[in-house]
Amino acid sequence: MKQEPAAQNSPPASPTSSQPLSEDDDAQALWIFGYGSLVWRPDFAYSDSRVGFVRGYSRRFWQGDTFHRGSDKMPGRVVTLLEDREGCTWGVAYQVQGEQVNEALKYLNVREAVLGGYDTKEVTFYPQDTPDQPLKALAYVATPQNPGYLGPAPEEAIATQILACRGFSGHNLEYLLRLADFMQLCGPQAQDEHLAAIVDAVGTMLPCFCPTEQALALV
Ligand SMILES: N[C@@H](CCC(=O)N[C@@H](CS)C(=O)NCC(=O)O)C(=O)O
Repeated sequence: MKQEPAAQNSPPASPTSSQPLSEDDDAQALWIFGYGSLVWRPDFAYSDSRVGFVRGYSRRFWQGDTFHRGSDKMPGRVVTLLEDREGCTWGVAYQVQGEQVNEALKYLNVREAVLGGYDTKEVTFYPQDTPDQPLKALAYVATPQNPGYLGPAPEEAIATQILACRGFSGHNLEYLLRLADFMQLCGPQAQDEHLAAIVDAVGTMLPCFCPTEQALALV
């Protein structure tokens, strides 16, 4: 896998990273770990960000989504974290400080919890550049107890569902490909076999599913 220059590994520029912060902003500081749509569309103001990983979890397209990338009739599939002692999931941690903390939590509560069925969980995040200096971070995880949870399915079936679904945030295929693109930028040390198998299955099915120009119009 092509190693991108470090500069290209950085996630989207913070919309307000130059925002002056008061001296007590350190007192209120929080890291938020994103491993799905949050890696390319955080949509909240943050002060810093790091590419890195969490250990003990694997990412799985096992959460149904009837708002952002699907509908009630055709729920899409988005990712959650599965506890897995051998697992490692790459993503982006965003630091929010001062007023950013409440603003981010209020926004994510609606986007992730109310609309997405996710709960919050504390995880240990290892920055790619300083894995010996791990950070405590908040992650949004969809557990099997939430009503939208779909659970495991063959990667080919997940690919078929992703190809067929779209919601208010766009096509489910865009969600898959943007996440795959992020993982490509993380470099050869970042592997996600589940994600790669779904992307491969989509690539096999896409020509049969619709002609190229229609496929490009999906994303
Ligand atoms: N919690 C994960 C997954 C988040 C996620 O993908 N949530 C969906 C809610 S169902 C979302 O926000 N989708 C917005 C989009 O698809 O653009 C993360 O940290 O990235």
